[in-house]
Amino acid sequence: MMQSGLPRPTTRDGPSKIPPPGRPLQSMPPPNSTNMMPPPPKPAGTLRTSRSNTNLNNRTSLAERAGQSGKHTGKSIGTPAPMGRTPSVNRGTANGRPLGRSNSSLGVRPQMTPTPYSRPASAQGMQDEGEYLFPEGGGARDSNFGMRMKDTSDLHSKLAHHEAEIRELKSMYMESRQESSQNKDKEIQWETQRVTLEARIAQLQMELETYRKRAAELERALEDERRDRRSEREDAIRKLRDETDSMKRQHQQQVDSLERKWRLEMMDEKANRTREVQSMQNQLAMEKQRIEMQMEGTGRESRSLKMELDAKIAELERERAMNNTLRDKISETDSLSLGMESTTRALRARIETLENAGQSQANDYAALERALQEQIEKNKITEEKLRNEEIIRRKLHNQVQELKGNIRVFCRVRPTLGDEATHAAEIRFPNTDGESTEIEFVGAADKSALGKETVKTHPFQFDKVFGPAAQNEHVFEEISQLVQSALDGYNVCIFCYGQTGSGKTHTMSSQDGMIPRAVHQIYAVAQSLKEKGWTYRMEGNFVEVYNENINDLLGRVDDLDKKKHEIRHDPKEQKTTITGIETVVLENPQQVNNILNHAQNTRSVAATAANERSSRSHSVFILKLIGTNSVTGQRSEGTLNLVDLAGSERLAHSQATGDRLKETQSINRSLACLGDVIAALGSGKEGAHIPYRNSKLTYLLQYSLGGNSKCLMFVMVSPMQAHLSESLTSLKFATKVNNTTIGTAKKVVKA
Ligand SMILES: Nc1ncnc2c1ncn2[C@@H]1O[C@H](COP(=O)(O)OP(=O)(O)OP(=O)(O)O)[C@@H](O)[C@H]1O
Repeated sequence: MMQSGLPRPTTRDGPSKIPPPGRPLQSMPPPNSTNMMPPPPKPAGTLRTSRSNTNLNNRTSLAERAGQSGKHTGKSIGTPAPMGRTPSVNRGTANGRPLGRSNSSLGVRPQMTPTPYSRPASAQGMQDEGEYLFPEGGGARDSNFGMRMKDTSDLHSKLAHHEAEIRELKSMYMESRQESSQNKDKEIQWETQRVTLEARIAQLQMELETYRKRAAELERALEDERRDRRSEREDAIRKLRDETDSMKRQHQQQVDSLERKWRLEMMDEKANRTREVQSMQNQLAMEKQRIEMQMEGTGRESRSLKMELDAKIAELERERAMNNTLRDKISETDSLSLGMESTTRALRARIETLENAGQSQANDYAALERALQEQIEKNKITEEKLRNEEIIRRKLHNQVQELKGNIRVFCRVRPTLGDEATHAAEIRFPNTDGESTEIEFVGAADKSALGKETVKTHPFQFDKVFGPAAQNEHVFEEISQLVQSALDGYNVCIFCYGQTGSGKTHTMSSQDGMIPRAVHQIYAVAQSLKEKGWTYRMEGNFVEVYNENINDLLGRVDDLDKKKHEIRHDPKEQKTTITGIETVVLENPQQVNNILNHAQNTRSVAATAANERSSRSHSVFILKLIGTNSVTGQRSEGTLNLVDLAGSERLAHSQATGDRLKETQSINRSLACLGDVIAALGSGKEGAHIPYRNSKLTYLLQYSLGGNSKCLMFVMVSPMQAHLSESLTSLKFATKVNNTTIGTAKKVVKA
């Protein structure tokens, strides 16, 4: 049978005070006043058995252990002694069955092995921190803190011991239950003990709970305290750091000031040393100078003595040389005087010769001067002759022009362009061997009633006929005589007449047309006439006549068809002016290209898609040539008019309507007026009315058409079969003009 014992309350004055004999006591925390429990009521008759005594002894031993351990409070914390004997639930059975109920049925924790209790790490840490922050201890706060620490550790040790006691009681209880099963009689007693024990356990658990709460409170307080300590410590560290920094700064300042001071001292020292060295150098230099001067004085003395000696020697030498020279000179002078006498004689002879030559040269000069005067006289006569010849040339030139007719007509057939060749009309040039003056258009074949086929030809004759191969260069050769007439002071008019596309603009104002070529020739001739005393001023105008209005092609584009220009005639001076137009003084022949480009640009801006402006208006390039002769005082004013007429399509053929019809009517009217004027001029009647006023064009050209002018008309012909009808009309008109003889032209020359 196993020993078992009943637990007893751990009161000081209870039976638990009696220690069991021969049983070692283990450390137990002493019960304090709070966990004092009244002794449980003693169950009657149950404690008399030896086993009961043993149990009682065991209990006493437990109480004593608790009392002993109380003496070691705070020293055995964390190492609670193991229980003296671990009660086993399997130790004994009354009737082969396990004794008592299971632990769980009693509400006791099933863990039977006591767990060693350790003080919380936080409590240990606080102690360490306290030692670190307050190594010397002391102060009311520190003592409070220590007390609290002590209380905490006491509580923890008490808790540990209570837990151990509870575990032991539970174990004893279990043993008791086992034993009670063996003894039914003891059951009541055991039951009573059990109740008592359970009450005790409950009480102890309550105490335990109270301790736990207290321990938690204390831990919280400790945690607060630790936080406060930490912040104090951080403050202290910060303060220490600030102090250290400030000390460092002070130290640095001291170091800096010491360094500055040391540097200044060093600099002073260095300056003193430099001064000393300088003064020593000066002394040295002075000493050196003094020694050098002494040496120099000595050297100078010896040098002057040597120089004196040398001078004496040189003087001696010189005197010796002089004696020799004098001796030589005396002999030389003797021979020279002999030579001079002979030279004087020769010179006298030469002077006589030169005097004779000068006389003959003077005679020559006089003869030359006479010859020069004779030559100048001859030159004057020659120049006079030249001028007279120039006058004669002009007269002859004019007579030639008059003989040729003051109005001449040239015909020009343009070449076929691109694929036009296949649709060309048949044109013949019968007399190409000599002067080409004839042209023949072959018409369509006609069948007579008898079936005979006849081909009608249309022959024409003009002053000159240019075939398709003729270039502008060849054409200009023929008209350059008229340009010369303009320079000689005549009014000249060159027209280009023909249907649209027949080559009028190509002939007149293309890059190598009549206008640029005429200007170049005028410049060249004016240049050559300079030696005959003539200087020329050239003024250019470029206008168009469109719908019987005058437009300035050298003016602003915006003014076209808006600005009104009037034609003014001065009958006395036989001069024509147009109001409000630009006049360009041509300084060089290149300027003419600018004029042509400007006019071309103005006309293309004014053109519309349906209306090619250049075809629908007459353009007139007017070049005034004012010449003065500085020798003879003569003055001449000629005007060269280069006129590109509008297309001469017949109204019916053009099928024009609206504005185009108006344009065409206007063009035809003005061309008809031109024909009328030429016809009237050709009638030869003195004082006959010439209808210049009937159109703007004829009115503008009044002084260039008529007795005082020379006129050339180009009739331009298209080579196309389709244009045959128009071509014939143009050629017929030109023939009429060609048959007209205008009276003798008079040049405008004023004395
Ligand atoms: N002799 C020629 N050699 C080569 N091409 C020519 C010749 N004559 C005229 N042409 C060409 O024929 C075309 C028509 O000529 P141009 O414009 O001079 O005719 P136009 O009679 O002035 O016409 P418009 O009345 O419309 O102004 C142009 O392309 C031009 O270069």
